[in-house]
Amino acid sequence: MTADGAYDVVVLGMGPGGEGVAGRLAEAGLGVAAVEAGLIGGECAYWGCVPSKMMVRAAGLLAEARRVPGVAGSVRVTPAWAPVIDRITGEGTDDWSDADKAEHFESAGVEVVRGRGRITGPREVTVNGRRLRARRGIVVATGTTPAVPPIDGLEGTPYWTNRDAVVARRVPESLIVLGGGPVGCELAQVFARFGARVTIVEGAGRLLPREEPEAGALLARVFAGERVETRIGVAVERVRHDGDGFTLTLGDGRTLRAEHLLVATGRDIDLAAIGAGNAGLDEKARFVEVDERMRAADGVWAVGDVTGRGAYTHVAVYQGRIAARDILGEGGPAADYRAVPRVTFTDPEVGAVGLTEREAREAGVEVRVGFAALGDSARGWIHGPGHEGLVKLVEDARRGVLVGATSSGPAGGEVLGALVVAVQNEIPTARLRHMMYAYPTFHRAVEDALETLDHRQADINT
Ligand SMILES: Cc1cc2nc3c(=O)[nH]c(=O)nc-3n(C[C@H](O)[C@H](O)[C@H](O)COP(=O)(O)OP(=O)(O)OC[C@H]3O[C@@H](n4cnc5c(N)ncnc54)[C@H](O)[C@@H]3O)c2cc1C
Ligand SMILES: NC(=O)c1ccc[n+]([C@@H]2O[C@H](COP(=O)([O-])OP(=O)(O)OC[C@H]3O[C@@H](n4cnc5c(N)ncnc54)[C@H](O)[C@@H]3O)[C@@H](O)[C@H]2O)c1
Repeated sequence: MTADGAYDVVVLGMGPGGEGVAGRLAEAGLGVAAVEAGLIGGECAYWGCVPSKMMVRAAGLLAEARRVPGVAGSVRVTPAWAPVIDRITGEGTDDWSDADKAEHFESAGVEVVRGRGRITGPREVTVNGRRLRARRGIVVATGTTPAVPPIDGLEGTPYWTNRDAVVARRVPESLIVLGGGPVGCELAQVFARFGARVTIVEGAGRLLPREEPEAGALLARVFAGERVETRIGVAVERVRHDGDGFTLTLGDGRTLRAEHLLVATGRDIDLAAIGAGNAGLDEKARFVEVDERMRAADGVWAVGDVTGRGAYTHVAVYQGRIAARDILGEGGPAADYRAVPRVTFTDPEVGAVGLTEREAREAGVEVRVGFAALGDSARGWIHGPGHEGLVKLVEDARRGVLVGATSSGPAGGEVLGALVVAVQNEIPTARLRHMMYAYPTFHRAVEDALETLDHRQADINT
């Protein structure tokens, strides 16, 4: 706190976005109050990335063990859920305690204020009746909450969101997953690999509808092989819960029944609840609109999911660094979203960067696509079971640079790294062609896909 009883900056919300800003500003000597209603670390650390990826890792080990027959002998696989939850509870989340993080921030000079904050005026946040004034301004980093669709009968039933799924003490016998986005796909595969009978119901025309159609089709194929049922392009009209389980009535008149229902249909942001209007922001907007320095209004910056520029931890952290630099008057590069990477941690992983083919066409780009199936590559063939995957490249043919790419496979997220560098730095595809790709890696499929750039015209309606 400064001498006049005010802070320099009040950070509202301490997920990955808020944490980064608060830490950097305190390190630079500013007086920072960090307001957190839940746990420092936010959704990612306690109910999102970290626990879900621990589940994914465990499920992946089971899947690999099941691939041993025919390749390396035999193993007996007996899944057990207890070690997964024990690891999440202990190593993963410290039993959902952020005491260490709070201590870390306090010792770095940040004042941690517990409670739900509300913006009550320009440069003012009120928490439990206490008014915190911010001389330079407020950083809004309040993230999202699970979106629950208004389906007849759903409200009031004991459905799960991601928050319940990552604390489940046992694997249900059967599970319906509503929503085939990243949360739905990752968790559906996890629970199926641990023995649940899983059905995904996705309203749009394919799984992962924001990604390339080939990626969604690939996942649907792999899921079918793992006995994960997918109902695509179908609406849910009614939900009933009778004590033993859920019954869903679908738009086509069929019914589905399962012990549990996981709602994974996206995320909500409630700007009115944080008093955004009192800082000059539009409370009815879907997101907080920010410029390339994360400025939202006079004395207001926003970072992370709340800005709607990609609900990923790395986006929140990236924006947090830019906001901190701006507040400190340090300048530096502005935000650039041409190469936002995203990875869905299914098996195969689905990594993607930049524009999809359809997005590029809609943006008026003269598109050429390149494509390679991982199974056809030397490494895919050597790898054997579990080699499903693909590389798809989207080239701006006029400029001869990639504007988007998808890499799916056992290491799809890792292979993506090279493609992110290419898209971000507009490396000419001619140069990408004239370089070496180690044999026999999965990333050699990028070279194969580059070779098809001239020849293949994908059907954008696939
Ligand atoms: C199941 C799941 C898996 C995910 N996996 C990945 C992944 O693998 N990789 C990836 O990059 N992203 C992943 N994400 C997305 C990632 O979790 C988010 O993008 C990230 O947490 C956003 O950070 P944030 O700081 O914007 O918000 P959050 O993490 O949501 O943090 C916001 C914080 O603000 C606090 N808050 C809200 N309102 C107030 C208030 N009024 N007063 C005080 N505090 C308040 C909240 O309590 C919370 O702690 C996943 C998400 C989910 C749900
Ligand atoms: N690996 C990762 O980086 C990772 C993992 C999980 C989540 N996330 C982030 O978290 C955010 C939330 O993930 P998500 O999967 O919940 O949201 P999402 O918006 O990406 O996907 C939700 C899905 O639910 C479908 N849907 C919506 N309403 C429906 C309904 N009534 N019936 C059937 N289907 C319906 C949508 O068509 C969509 O496919 C995402 O934006 C993602 O960026 C990232």
